[in-house]
Amino acid sequence: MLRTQALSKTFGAHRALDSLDLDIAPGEIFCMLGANGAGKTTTIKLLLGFLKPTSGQALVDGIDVQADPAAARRRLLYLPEQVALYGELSGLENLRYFAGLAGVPDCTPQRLRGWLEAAGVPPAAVDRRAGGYSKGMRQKVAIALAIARSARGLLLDEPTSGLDPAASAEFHRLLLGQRDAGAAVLMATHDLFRAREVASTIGIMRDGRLLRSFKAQELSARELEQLYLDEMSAVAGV
Ligand SMILES: Nc1ncnc2c1ncn2[C@@H]1O[C@H](COP(=O)(O)OP(=O)(O)OP(=O)(O)O)[C@@H](O)[C@H]1O
Repeated sequence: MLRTQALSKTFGAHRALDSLDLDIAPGEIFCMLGANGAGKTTTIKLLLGFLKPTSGQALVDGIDVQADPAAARRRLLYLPEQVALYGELSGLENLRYFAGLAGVPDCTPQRLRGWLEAAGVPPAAVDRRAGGYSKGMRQKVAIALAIARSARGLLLDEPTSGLDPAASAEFHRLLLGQRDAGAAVLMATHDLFRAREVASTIGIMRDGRLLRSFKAQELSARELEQLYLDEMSAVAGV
C-alpha cells in the first residue's frame, strides 16, 4: 500500500534519503526510528508528493505519487507533529470543514459526532472551540478525519512527542484500531518503547539510509534500545 523503490532525495550536495526501499501492507505499522536528520520526514514528504524525488519512486496504493499526487493524497492521512485546527471553530466544525474538503459524503452532525466519538473525543469537547484543545485532543480530531475518510494509508511524523503518557497510550490504542481496520501506517518516532509495542516492523534510519528493519516482536524493549544505541554510537564513532 505504501511503497518506495530506490527512493532518493538530495538537497544541493546533501543526500537526505539514499535508495530507500519500503513496502508497508494494509494492516501493518512500520515505525521508523533514527536520530534527527536521518531522513524520516523527507520520506513522509516524498510519499505525500510535497517533495520531488531526485531518483526512485514513491507509490501509494500502486499510484506513482509524482505522476498523480492528488490521487495518492486522497488515500492518505498525514498527521504532522502539530495538528493545525481552526481555533475559532469547534472540533465538530473543524471535522466538517476538513471532511468536506476531502469530499467525504453525508457529513451530518450525527455522523460527525460518531467519528469524533470513535476517535475518543469526549462528547463535552465536541462543541468546544478547538483553540482550547490539548495536542492530544487535536490529534484525536485528525484520527476522526482518518476514520471519516477511511484513509488507507497513515503517515505520522512524531505524533506523540510532547504527549503525556496517558494521552500517548490512548493515541497508540487508536492507531491499533486503524491498523485493524486495514490501514497501512508509517510512523516516524523517537519513542522506542511504544514503537516496539505497536509496530509490526521497525526500521532504523541513519544518514538517509535504512540500516536495518526487523519484526518488532523479535526483540525485547531492552534489546531494541541497545541495538538503537549501538547504531547511533557507530555514527559518533564511539
Ligand atoms: N528543504 C530542505 N533543504 C535542505 N536540506 C533539507 C531540507 N529538508 C531536509 N533537509 C535535510 O535533510 C536531512 C534529513 O532531514 P529530515 O527532516 O528528513 O530528518 P528527520 O529524520 O525527519 O529528522 P527529525 O527527527 O529531526 O525530524 C537533514 O540533514 C536535513 O537538514
